[in-house]
Amino acid sequence: MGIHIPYLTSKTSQSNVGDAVGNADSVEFNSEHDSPSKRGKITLESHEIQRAPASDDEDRIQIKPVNDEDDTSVMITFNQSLSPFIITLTFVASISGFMFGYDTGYISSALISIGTDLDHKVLTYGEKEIVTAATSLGALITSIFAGTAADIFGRKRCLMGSNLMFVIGAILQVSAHTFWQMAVGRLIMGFGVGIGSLIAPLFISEIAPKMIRGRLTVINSLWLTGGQLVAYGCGAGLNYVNNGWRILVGLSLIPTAVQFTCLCFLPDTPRYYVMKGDLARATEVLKRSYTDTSEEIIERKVEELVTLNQSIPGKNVPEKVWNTIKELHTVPSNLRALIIGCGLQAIQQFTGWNSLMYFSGTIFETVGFKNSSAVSIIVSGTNFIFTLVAFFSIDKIGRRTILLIGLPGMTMALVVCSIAFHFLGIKFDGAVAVVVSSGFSSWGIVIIVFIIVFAAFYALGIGTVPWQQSELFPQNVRGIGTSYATATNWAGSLVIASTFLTMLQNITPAGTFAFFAGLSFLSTIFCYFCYPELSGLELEEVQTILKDGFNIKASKALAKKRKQQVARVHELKYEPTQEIIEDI
Ligand SMILES: O[C@H]1[C@H](O)[C@@H](O)[C@H](O)[C@@H](O)[C@H]1O
Repeated sequence: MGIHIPYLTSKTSQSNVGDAVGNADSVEFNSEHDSPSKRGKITLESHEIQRAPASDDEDRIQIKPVNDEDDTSVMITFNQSLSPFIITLTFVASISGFMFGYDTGYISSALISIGTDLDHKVLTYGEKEIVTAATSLGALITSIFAGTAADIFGRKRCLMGSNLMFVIGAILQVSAHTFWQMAVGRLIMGFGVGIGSLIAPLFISEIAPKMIRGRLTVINSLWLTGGQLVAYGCGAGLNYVNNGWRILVGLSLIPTAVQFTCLCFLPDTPRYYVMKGDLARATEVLKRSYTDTSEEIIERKVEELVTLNQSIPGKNVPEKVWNTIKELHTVPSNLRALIIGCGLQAIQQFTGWNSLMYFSGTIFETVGFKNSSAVSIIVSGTNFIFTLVAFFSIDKIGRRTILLIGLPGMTMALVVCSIAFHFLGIKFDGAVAVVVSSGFSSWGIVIIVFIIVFAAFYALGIGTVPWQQSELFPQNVRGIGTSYATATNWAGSLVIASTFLTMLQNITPAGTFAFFAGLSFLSTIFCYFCYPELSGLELEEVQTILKDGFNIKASKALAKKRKQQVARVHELKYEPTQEIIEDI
């Protein structure tokens, strides 16, 4: 008896997502190797398992996919358990998240303890702004090119390149005695941050099993917010140590070195190897990732990736890059992916989180907390804890749902803060905020509580979900698409950081918070109409959803069915691959 590779046959049309989803109602398992009791049909719609005798020509395992391209992915999914190899790859890649958080986080403490260590004088306000913004600027510059670089050189090599920039940047800063050396060090470190912020989530989403892809990508965000928390913690501890800021910067070399060393022994993603035509390595990585899956299924998965890897035409790299950009803008599903990816990153920055973190120090001082580092720890601690909540809910509850819980929550918290600011009364003396009413203020407490509430809703939704951006784009435009989205994030961060104080001065804190509340409200509407539910979908299925609209309803139905399929199979303890192996 020959080996039969289970695969999916479908006549489902890709052109109509509604139909496609409708056709996915029925999931059939038929196999000549099955025992009669196992032959049958699972009807998901009725939530009942129906066992019908198989006819002679129903001689193979079939699972109807949602689109023609998706030949093997459903079957692969059923065998996708989390192997130690995938966990290792995820943790090593997400060290980039830690460095993103640590390097953007330590600067506020460093600027306090730097004193007169640079040029023998206290840094002016403008110089402090330049040192802070240099990292965002550096990140913005490299994020524009990192996606293309990831396709040309590989995800892994790009991460290793970012390690080198972290090292050069950190050494320049640690040894800095002039303002300009410090600023250049921060800029080069920013180059590394930009690359890491794009590549790490891309890497993770390409190696993750789809049912937990969201969760694994959130690990990067957890490391990021954890990195910010550690930076504030170390900053508070080193505040009064002589040259403490140099130690603070020097500490960033440890995670960089760990990541670089680990990457020397780890491979790139199977999708990258397929892009390069190295199918042997792609197969090898998939085998190590899915240890309980048969070789035949792995081979079909590689075939599937090859089919989906329609390479972009072009004689040389610039021509290919140009054609990729064209493809990104002219293919409707890509354009929608771009609108969602860039839209979510812009929302993340323009709803004011980062500036709020900065300003919270002043607010807390008004109610008696004198240590602004401690304040930052409380706020960034909330950010970290609720990223953890997102970790547990992103695949179960779904990305769309947590966004639609988070954004209205943020709107409400910002409205309350705006009202409280109005009654607290803050005036400006130059660039320094002065609270009119001194001493213990109940409005001050309201502001503190609602800043924490804001942080919680932010971290749960918009702080985390935009970094799932890689799943929006098909393989051939994924690098460049995620570049656009990441660059939007850094551009937003730069704009907000450099206009926040001016806003506070010109439209008052109450006005500024009301402005952010208005943007959060508009963002809720954007997400309601434009952000489909993508949890549990294959990376390639996302394009089917975005083909002829944002297809919110169809996406929700498909995500639900994917969950039911997996739940059914788990319930049945039906392991198609295992059976094939037993039958051989
Ligand atoms: O997702 C992260 C996270 O929310 C950080 O706390 C924030 O500082 C970054 O700007 C953002 O990209």
